[in-house]
Amino acid sequence: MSALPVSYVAAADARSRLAGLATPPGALGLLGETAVWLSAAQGVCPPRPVPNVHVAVFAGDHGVAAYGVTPFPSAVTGLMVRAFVDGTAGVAVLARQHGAGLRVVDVSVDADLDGVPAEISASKVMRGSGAIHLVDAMSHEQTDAALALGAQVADEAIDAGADLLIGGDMGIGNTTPAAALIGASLGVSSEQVTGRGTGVDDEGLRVKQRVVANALRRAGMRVKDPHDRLTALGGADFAAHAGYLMQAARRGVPVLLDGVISVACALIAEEIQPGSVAWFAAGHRSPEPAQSLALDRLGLSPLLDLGMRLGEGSGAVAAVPLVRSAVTLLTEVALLSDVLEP
Ligand SMILES: O=C(O)c1ccc[n+]([C@@H]2O[C@H](COP(=O)([O-])O)[C@@H](O)[C@H]2O)c1
Ligand SMILES: Cc1cc2nc[nH]c2cc1C
Repeated sequence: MSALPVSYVAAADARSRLAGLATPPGALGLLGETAVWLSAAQGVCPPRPVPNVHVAVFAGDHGVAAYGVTPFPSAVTGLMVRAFVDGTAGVAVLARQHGAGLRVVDVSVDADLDGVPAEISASKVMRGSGAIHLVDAMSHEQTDAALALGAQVADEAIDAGADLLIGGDMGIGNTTPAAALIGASLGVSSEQVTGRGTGVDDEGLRVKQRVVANALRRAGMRVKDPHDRLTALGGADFAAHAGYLMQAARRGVPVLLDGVISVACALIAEEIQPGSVAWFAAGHRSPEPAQSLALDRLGLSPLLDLGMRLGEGSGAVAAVPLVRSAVTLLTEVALLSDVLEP
């Protein structure tokens, strides 16, 4: 399967309309570029509004969390799943404000999620993924099952009418596999890709850098293949997230990327399925250094840079009003020719 091509005709129309607006050239900055991107994705200029935004949060635990890479215990992952369901987690609040649909998927949470609707865990791939500096995150079969689960989640959202998808993440410890995946994808060192995540102190950062370095060393040359990389260094939640992104690109639905986990998955998606990145825009910049490195590699500029490091898809949801402004601007701003010769 491959990514659908975006419409270069619609992109060219949008670029020419943007250049003809009653604004100085380039004055709309990234808002203008976002309108061109959406035109290319939708195959129409000006782009249609995006009323039906859908967020899927892929939740999973990571064995590495027990090795000093995060200040929080893995039990928080399952507790936060409840907060997504209750509508009180950060992304749930933002999604409600902006009229986005929200779904949480238990891909690989350690805990039994008593008291949450059974469908959230119905397709669970595994309990927590392996501690990546010691063992593979999962088996190839689990990677395949998770990729398929993510594709199914995208299909269900698209079949229900979603016109813009967002992938979110919840998983204590998951900034460690995200850093390892991006380090392996880009061939850069653990020092360059490792950040503080939820807020490790200096000693925690050193531990985390060592864990990422050991994971990269352990996986060795296998990381050259993106599927093997997910299996060795990622986790079932990452594979599901990557499968979701790839399916969006196959179905031709645009995606707003979030923080370091989402962008790590986007790198993998583009490698497994070249052309996917044309369907992606970057919602925000995370303070995690790996996210900026990965965005550079993908050629994406983030809409927001607020220092947000919540994950959950929250940075992307915060950028939804800007995507909507981009549509409205390219649709409603007058053409300079009409202003000069009324
Ligand atoms: O999105 C990001 O860039 C981001 C940066 C730092 C932390 N997070 C969130 O915090 C959790 C992982 O942080 P940590 O320190 O446990 O690896 C996970 O649930 C993420 O959603 C997310
Ligand atoms: C409370 C909490 C909420 C989160 N949301 C995403 N990652 C998180 C990590 C913690 C610790």
